[in-house]
Parts: sequence; C-alpha cells; structure tokens
Amino acid sequence: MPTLQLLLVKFGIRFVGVKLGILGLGTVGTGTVQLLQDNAGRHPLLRDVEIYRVGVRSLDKPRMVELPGAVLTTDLAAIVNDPQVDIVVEVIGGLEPARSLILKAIENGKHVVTANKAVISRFGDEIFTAANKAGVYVMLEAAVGGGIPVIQPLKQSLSVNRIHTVTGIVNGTTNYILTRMQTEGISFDDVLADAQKLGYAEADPTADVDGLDAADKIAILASLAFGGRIKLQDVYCEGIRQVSKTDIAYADKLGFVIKLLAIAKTVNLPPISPTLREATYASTPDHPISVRVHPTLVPKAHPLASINGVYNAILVEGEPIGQVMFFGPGAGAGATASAVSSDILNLVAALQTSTATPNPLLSCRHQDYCQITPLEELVTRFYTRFLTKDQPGVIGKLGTCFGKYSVSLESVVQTGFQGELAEIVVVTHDVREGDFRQALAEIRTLEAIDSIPSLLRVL
Ligand SMILES: NC(=O)C1=CN([C@@H]2O[C@H](COP(=O)(O)OP(=O)(O)OC[C@H]3O[C@@H](n4cnc5c(N)ncnc54)[C@H](OP(=O)(O)O)[C@@H]3O)[C@@H](O)[C@H]2O)C=CC1
Ligand SMILES: N[C@@H](CC=O)C(=O)O
Ligand code: NA
Repeated sequence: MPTLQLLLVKFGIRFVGVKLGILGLGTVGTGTVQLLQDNAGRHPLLRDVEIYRVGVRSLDKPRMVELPGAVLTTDLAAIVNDPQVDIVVEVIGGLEPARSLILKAIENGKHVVTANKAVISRFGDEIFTAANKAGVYVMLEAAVGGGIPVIQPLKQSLSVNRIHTVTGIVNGTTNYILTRMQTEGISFDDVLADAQKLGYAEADPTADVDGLDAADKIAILASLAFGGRIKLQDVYCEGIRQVSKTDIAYADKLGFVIKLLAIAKTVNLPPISPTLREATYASTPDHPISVRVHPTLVPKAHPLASINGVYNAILVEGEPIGQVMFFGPGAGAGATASAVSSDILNLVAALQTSTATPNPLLSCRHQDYCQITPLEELVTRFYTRFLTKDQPGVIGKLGTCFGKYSVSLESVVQTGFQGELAEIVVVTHDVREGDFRQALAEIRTLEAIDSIPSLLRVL
C-alpha cells in the first residue's frame, strides 16, 4: 500500500479514492465500468473507488461507457507502473501481455484482480509466488463460474471441509450449445455463432469448444479444493465437437442428458467402511486426485442435469458439509462484472484495514503440486455406440470381449439401423478405464465391427 494510505490507516483516518487501473474495456471491462459508475444502492465501499485509468488496444473504437478523455489509454505498461494506481484489474484476456502486466503490477506493490483463467492456470505458480513475496493479493473470482461466487467460498466458507469431489459445468458457451442442440435440434455452428454474438465465447472459441477453458477452470478449482498446485498438462481434456445429435437422442432415451463436465476427485480410497473412508479424505497434495474435462452422460435426476443455457453450476462434495451446489450465470458482461467488482470490494476493504500481515483467507499460499492419477486408473461408466454388420451373434462377441477384460455391462441395446449397419449402444458398470480401452482395442479387430462412432463417459 502506498505510504500515505498506510499512514492514514494507522491514524484511523478513512481514506477515499482507491485508484483502479483497468486493463481492457471489452465485455468484462465494460460491464465492470458500468457497475462501478452506477454505484447507487450497492455496497458503500464502492463509492471509494475511482476509475483512474483504462487501457485498451484502440482509442477509436466506439465504447458503451463514457469516460473522461485522459482515462483511456493504449499504454498499458504505464498503468501498471503508475504509482497512483492501487489496484490493477486485468480483463484483456490471453496469455501475453496479460502475464507480464500482472507480474509488473505485483512487482510495483499493486493488488491485482483478474478474470483470466488461462493465465492463472498456466502461470499461477509464478504469479502467486510473486504476489506472496510482494505482500499483495491476486483475486480471481470472475475466472471461474463468471458471476457465481465459488473461488472465495472455496478459500473461506468451505475451507474447513475435507473436499473429495468438485464437479462442474464451468463453460457457458458449451452448455449453451449443448442445451440448444438438445432442445431445438440446431446445428453446432449456428449455435456457436449465437454464443459469440452474446459475448459468452472467448475471442478464439476453440478454447470453449475443445474444453480448454473448462480445463483451465477445473485446474484452478482443484488447486483451491485440494490445497496444492495443478499442472495444466495433467488435466485430461476432451471437448464437445464429437457430440452428435444421434448421441444426444440416445442419451435422452436412456435417461441421460449430455453435459461438458469438469471433474476433480480424490481416487484410490482404501476399501474400508464408508464412515471411516469419509474420515480419510484429505485435501492434501499427497492424496492422488483425477482432474478431467469431457462430455458426460448425466442422469436426468442429477442436480447438474437441469443446468441449461449459459448457466454454470459447481457441485462441491466433502466432509462434513456433504453436497453444496453453486449455480448462476457463468459468462456475460453483468455477471462477470459482479465477480470482478466483489474482488475490488474485498481489496478496498483490505486497503482500508490493512495490517502488515496478509489475510490468509484472501491469498493463495500453497506451494506443493497435487499428485494426479493417470487416466487409465480412472474408474467410471462408459456409453459406447457401435456400428456393426447385421450378423447373428454380434452382441455375444461384444459381451465376450468385454468380459475378458473385466468390463461388466449395465445395458446393451440394439437400437436400429444406419443403412446396412446395425447400431448397438452399450452402457457399462463402473470399470477401470485402462481395462475398457483394452477391450475396445480387441473389439475393433472383430470382423463384424464396422466402427465405433461414439465413446462417452457416464456420471
Ligand atoms: N466474456 C465473458 O463472459 C467472460 C470473460 N472472462 C475473461 O475475462 C477476460 C476478458 O474477456 P472479454 O471481456 O470477454 O474480452 P474482450 O475480447 O471482449 O475484451 C478484451 C479487451 O482487452 C483489450 N485488449 C486486448 N488485448 C490488448 C492489448 N494487447 N493491449 C491493449 N488492450 C488489449 C481490448 O481492447 P479493444 O477494446 O481496444 O479491442 C478489449 O477492450 C478474459 O480473460 C476472459 O477469459 C471471464 C468470465 C466471463
Ligand atoms: N467463454 C467462457 C466465458 C467465461 O469464462 C464461457 O463460455 O464460459
Ligand atoms: Na466466480
């Protein structure tokens, strides 16, 4: 904190005018400026915030907010180096220059608010190490679940729990696409274009569609839930490109909806009584977890099955809380601005009550890496669709192959024909992924098998 402010706090004088340097005035930046400018009826501390500088790429672009001429600049480095700026709000997105600007702000003793999950999931180690050294906070509520409060609850309200599972629908764009494909039978490309128009999608929507945005987010949630850092390359990631209307329709008939789930879960729990096992769940970096993103068949009765459109939800399970679900708008200007502004508010409060010791409930201080279990050790159910020659005994051959690799089947349905080929849908019981893959490799060699168009996990 600048010396003058420290002195004011020390002498009990409430200072006004916490100066913000906002980097970016796109969807999130504009929403945040609008919220801060329209502060009547909101928390009184917001009145202490001054929008001091806003950094953009182009000064000529039409803007949806009015700012005094001197506020807008294209010199983002000048903002993070300006001694007048107390808090830097990074909402430009992307990796560079976002990472360097955040690090420079920290080096200059400024607190940071960011909505940038891509930067945090890749460079969190570097950023939080620098922040802890400099005694500043890096706040990221908007980075996961948009407007849904989930980062602060994990850091504070739920931190006394031993968390064993975090399951989320954390990408609004893909949930919006899957919901409209399901309810309206619209093509993938048309729905994606709408999601982009509505400001949900990332500048490059590949990050949404291929699951990378959700992978960034679950890495951040897992890190907070399990108290260790996560290497992004350890997060298994599959997107929704291969989800077809055919599978959505079969899933529906079987009592499921298809959702892109991001899951972080403790694994290899010892085979003891449920009560004792509950007590052995440990949110420590030594306890192996699996962290993954993939389209998943979710039973219609599951709480996540009814999360539709751009909405996100995060189901946290632990001991002693049991289950708690966070639900709300996961993207969009207003929702994300709510999260960014709540971080700003926390920092204003911290600046006004500052002591030399950082508040451990606002900072991220863990340093060890979580141990991640390889995917082949994962135990899950599978849905698979086969196209086979229409010969007697095909189902028997499939069953024999699965049995050889200890894959037990919950249901096998011959659903119809595609031209000359029979369509068979199989749902397994819980199986080890490695065993299932071996069975599939052998099934592919069977003369009666034409192709395996779909392979999805089941919750
Ligand atoms: N959109 C959403 O719903 C959500 C977004 N987020 C995250 O928030 C962040 C911002 O997203 P969003 O607002 O959608 O992004 P936009 O693309 O809408 O806005 C980006 C802004 O940053 C500015 N900018 C980008 N690069 C530079 C640069 N190199 N130099 C100067 N200015 C730059 C742009 O300037 P100019 O206007 O001049 O082009 C623009 O104002 C991202 O990290 C995103 O992942 C998080 C939750 C939800
Ligand atoms: N593109 C993201 C925006 C929020 O993080 C999404 O669709 O969820
Ligand atoms: Na959030």
